[in-house]
Amino acid sequence: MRFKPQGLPAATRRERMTFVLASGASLLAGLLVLPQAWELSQIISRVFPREHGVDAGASAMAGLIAVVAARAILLAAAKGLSLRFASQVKRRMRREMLERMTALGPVEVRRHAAGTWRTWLTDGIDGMEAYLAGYLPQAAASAAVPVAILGFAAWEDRLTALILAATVPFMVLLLVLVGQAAQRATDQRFVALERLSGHFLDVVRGLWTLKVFGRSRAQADILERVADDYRRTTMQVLRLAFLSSLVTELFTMVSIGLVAVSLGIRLLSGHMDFGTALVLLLLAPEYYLPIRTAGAQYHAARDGVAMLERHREVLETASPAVVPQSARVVVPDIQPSGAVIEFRHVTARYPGAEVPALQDVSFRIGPRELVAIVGPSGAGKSTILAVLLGFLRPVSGEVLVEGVPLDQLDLDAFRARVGLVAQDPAWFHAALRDNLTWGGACGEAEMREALQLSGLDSVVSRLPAGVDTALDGERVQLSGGERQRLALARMILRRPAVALLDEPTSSLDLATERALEERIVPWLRQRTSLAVVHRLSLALAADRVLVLDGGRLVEQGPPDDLLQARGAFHAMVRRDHGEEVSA
Ligand SMILES: Nc1ncnc2c1ncn2[C@@H]1O[C@H](COP(=O)(O)OP(=O)(O)OP(=O)(O)O)[C@@H](O)[C@H]1O
Repeated sequence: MRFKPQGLPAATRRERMTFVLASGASLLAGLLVLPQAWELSQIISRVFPREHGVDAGASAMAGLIAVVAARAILLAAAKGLSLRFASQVKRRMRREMLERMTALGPVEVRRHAAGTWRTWLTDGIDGMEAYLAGYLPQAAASAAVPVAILGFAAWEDRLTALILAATVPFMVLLLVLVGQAAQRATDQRFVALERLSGHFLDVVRGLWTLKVFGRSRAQADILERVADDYRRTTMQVLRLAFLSSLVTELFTMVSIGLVAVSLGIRLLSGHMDFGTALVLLLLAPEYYLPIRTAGAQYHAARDGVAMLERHREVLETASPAVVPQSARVVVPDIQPSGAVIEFRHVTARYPGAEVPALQDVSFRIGPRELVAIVGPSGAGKSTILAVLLGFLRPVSGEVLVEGVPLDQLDLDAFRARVGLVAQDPAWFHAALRDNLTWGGACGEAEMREALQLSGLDSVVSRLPAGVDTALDGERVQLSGGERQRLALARMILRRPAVALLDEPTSSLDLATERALEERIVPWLRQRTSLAVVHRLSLALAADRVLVLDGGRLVEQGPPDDLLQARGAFHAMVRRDHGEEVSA
């Protein structure tokens, strides 16, 4: 069997303590089966031969009641403690996985489907209950009780001990064979569950695209196939579970039958007394019980082991994000007017990617400076933001904020001074106000200014309860452009020293975009602002432009200088304006 207490996922002292108590209670309850069988056999052997009379069994009866009561208490305690142990471990595992997810950052987390994370953090960890509360705390009892019974049998009657000892290896062998097949099947089932959850969430999210591209039927077919995989593997696991139950039940019956026949023959021939025969017969089923229980729990417990492996893998995944190099990190002294940010020969590669997304990129931005990053799709523009936020660690070169390398910087303190408008801004099923302030306090004048600057005011005026309208996804849904304005307003309310924008106006019509830029550019110029843009009007209004191509910085300078130089930027502007004219 694979599950041994050394695979114990207990990490804290409290968990170990609960586990030891649970195992101890279940071991004691298991061992008490010996006195229980003894007292019972005493009662029966004294009461039935009439010559002893009923009274002769009274003390044995009191003993039996005491033992049964003690066993019941111990079993209840073992159950309670085991459940407590399971909930302690599950709670810690969930916390560790969530903390690790945060430490790994968005670059690594996106390598798995969102649904897969959901499965791990909910059903996966919950599914460990059978392993943590059922399997592990009973492991000690499962090993010790048969040994104790075997020892007792050897003391009382060698032949019974021999039968008991000889049958177990066959039973264990059969269980191991079935168990190995079950291990494969349960692992496949766990992978099928991960795929099913991942796919399902992807389909829900991508329903629009799938419908328009006529792929919804095809995706439904894929989902059906994945669901069918899950059903098939589950049935396989269940078949194996039934098979192993059948094997153990049959084997137990035959073995107990053997013991009974050998005892009966000797009892009849007068070679054994009734009491000894009875106690051995009572103990025989208890001898096989832990092995049968272990076999029955194996399949449920295997899911727990699969989850334990995922948990370990996640905790051991090397983070692509910046990891602080020493315990003492520097809290940056960032003024409201911005920070000096410097990229020195930065080369960065995504995990698993062969080509670097950024190659030897160097630039410097200061306070009260608006810098635009332009370049073709896939040039590495968003990667600059990911590197600056510490989500992707450069393979060479360094990034400095106020002269401090990122890996020596208190990243949380730095990020607290950063405002971000992401490509696909996040929003939550909550009131618009909470989506803007994250539940924090905010004055009405401040709110009005942010709404006006971002252009969200025209949206808010149409909402039934204004800024207090709930974005519930049913009655009120924001369009892509409205979500971008929400993200802008959220950033403005944060009053960041460093503003990072990733295509902040890509979903807006040209007139709204121009009007917004006129309002927002002066605000951006009051701090350090770095804006990734596709449409070039914001780049033309910026102090400087960085032109990226294929991960390399091919040009940088004030837009007018770049236009005069007639290089890559000039070509882009010409193309852009041509498109506008023809549009
Ligand atoms: N998480 C990721 N894992 C692996 N490769 C990635 C990841 N994100 C981006 N890339 C790759 O890195 C390169 C640069 O991507 P990036 O998102 O920085 O481009 P971009 O210039 O912002 O593009 P766009 O204008 O289309 O948003 C691309 O080749 C892209 O395929």
